[in-house]
Amino acid sequence: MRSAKDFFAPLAVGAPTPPRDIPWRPSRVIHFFDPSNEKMAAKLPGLIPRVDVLLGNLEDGVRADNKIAAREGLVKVAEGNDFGETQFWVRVNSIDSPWGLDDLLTLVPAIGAKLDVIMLPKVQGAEDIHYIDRLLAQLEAKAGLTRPILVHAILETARGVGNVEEICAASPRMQGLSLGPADLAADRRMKTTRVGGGHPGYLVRQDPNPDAPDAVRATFQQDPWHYTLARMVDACVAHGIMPYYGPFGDIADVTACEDQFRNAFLLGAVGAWSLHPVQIDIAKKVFSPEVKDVEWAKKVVDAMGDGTGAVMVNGTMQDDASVKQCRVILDLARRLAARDADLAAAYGLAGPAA
Ligand SMILES: CC(C)(COP(=O)(O)OP(=O)(O)OC[C@H]1O[C@@H](n2cnc3c(N)ncnc32)[C@H](O)[C@@H]1OP(=O)(O)O)[C@@H](O)C(=O)NCCC(=O)NCCSC(=O)C[C@H](O)C(=O)O
Ligand SMILES: [Mg+2]
Repeated sequence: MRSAKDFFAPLAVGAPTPPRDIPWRPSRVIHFFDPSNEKMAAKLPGLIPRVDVLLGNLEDGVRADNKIAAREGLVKVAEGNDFGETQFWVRVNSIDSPWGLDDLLTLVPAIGAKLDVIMLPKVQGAEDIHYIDRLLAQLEAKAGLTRPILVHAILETARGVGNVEEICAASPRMQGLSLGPADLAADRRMKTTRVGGGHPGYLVRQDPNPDAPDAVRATFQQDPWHYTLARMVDACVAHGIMPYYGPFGDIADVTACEDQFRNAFLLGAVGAWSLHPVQIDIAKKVFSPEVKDVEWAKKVVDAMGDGTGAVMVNGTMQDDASVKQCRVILDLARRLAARDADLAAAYGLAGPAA
C-alpha cells in the first residue's frame, strides 16, 4: 500500500497530478450507446445536450465481432462532436478480456484529452484499480495529457462487493461506483434473469388473519439490490466518490424503472444508466430533487437560523441533524439550478450565469 505522503504523486514521470477531490458535475444520467451502431451514433448530436454523461460502451452489449469497430467508432465520435458541458465517458472491456488492453492503448493516445472517465467493468479488488492507475499514468505521460482521466468501477462480482472499501480507496482517480446487477446476479448464482429491478418471487407476505385463515394475504415485493446499493453508498461516501445505480433492462416498463431509480436516489445514489433514449428523462427527473422537497428544505433551513437547537416546523421537530438533511437537498438543487435555467425557475434558485 502507498504511504499517505505519496498517494497523490503521479505514478509515471510526466503524468498529470491526480485530483485531491472529485469535481462535482451533474451525472444524473449516464447514457450508453454502442459506437459500432451507426443508427445510434447518428442520434448523438441530438442526445449530447440532453444527457449529463455520454458513455461509449465497448463491453457487454457489443458483439464480439464488432469490438474493434466499436473502439474505432468511439474515436470518430470523440473527434466529430463538441460535448459542451456534457461529460464523455467510455466503458472499456475488462482487463482480463482479449480487448481491454488495446482499448486503453488506443483510446488514451487518440482521445484521452476528451475522455473524462473510464468505466472499468468486473472490478474484483484494489489490484485491478492499481493496474489501470499505473497504466493510465504511463499512457497519459506518453500522450502529453495535462488532465488525469478518472476511473469508475462497476461492482458486479461477489468478490468485488466484498472488497468494495478497498476498491474505493485504491486510487485518487476513483470517481465512483456503479451497480452491475446482471453480472452480479450471475456471479452470485442468484435466480433472477432480469437486468436489475425487482422480482415477483422476492417478497414478504402478510401474516394470516386468525379470524379469517383462508383470506388472501397481501404480499409486498422487496428490492433484491437494497443491500448491495446501501453498501456501495457507504463505501463511496466514506472515500469521497460517487455511487450510481446501474442499468434497468426492461425498457418498456418505464414505471418500474422510475421506481428503481428513485429507491437508489433516496438511498444516496447520484445517478443511473440509461440504455435507451426513453430512460434519459426518467433519470434526470428522479435524480433532481422534487420542488416540494426543495421548498421544505428552504423552510427548515430558514427556521433553524444558525443551524443549532430545536424548533417546530409544520408540527415536526427540526434540529441540528435534520437541517443537515435539508442542506443536502438544497445543495444539490443549487448545483443543478446553476446549470439548468428550467430547474432554477422551478426551485426559485439562482440559475446559470448569463
Ligand atoms: C435495448 C436496445 C437493443 C433497443 O434497441 P432498439 O430495438 O433499436 O430500440 P428502438 O427501436 O426502440 O429504438 C428507437 C431508436 O432509438 C435508437 N436507440 C436505441 N437505443 C439507443 C441508445 N442507447 N442510444 C442512442 N440511440 C438509441 C435506435 O437505434 C432507434 O433508432 P431509429 O431506428 O433510427 O429510430 C438498445 O436500446 C440498446 O442496445 N441499448 C444499449 C444496450 C447496452 O448498452 N447494454 C449494455 C449496458 S447494460 C449491462 O452491460 C449490464 C451490466 O453491466 C450488468 O452487469 O448489470
Ligand atoms: Mg456487467
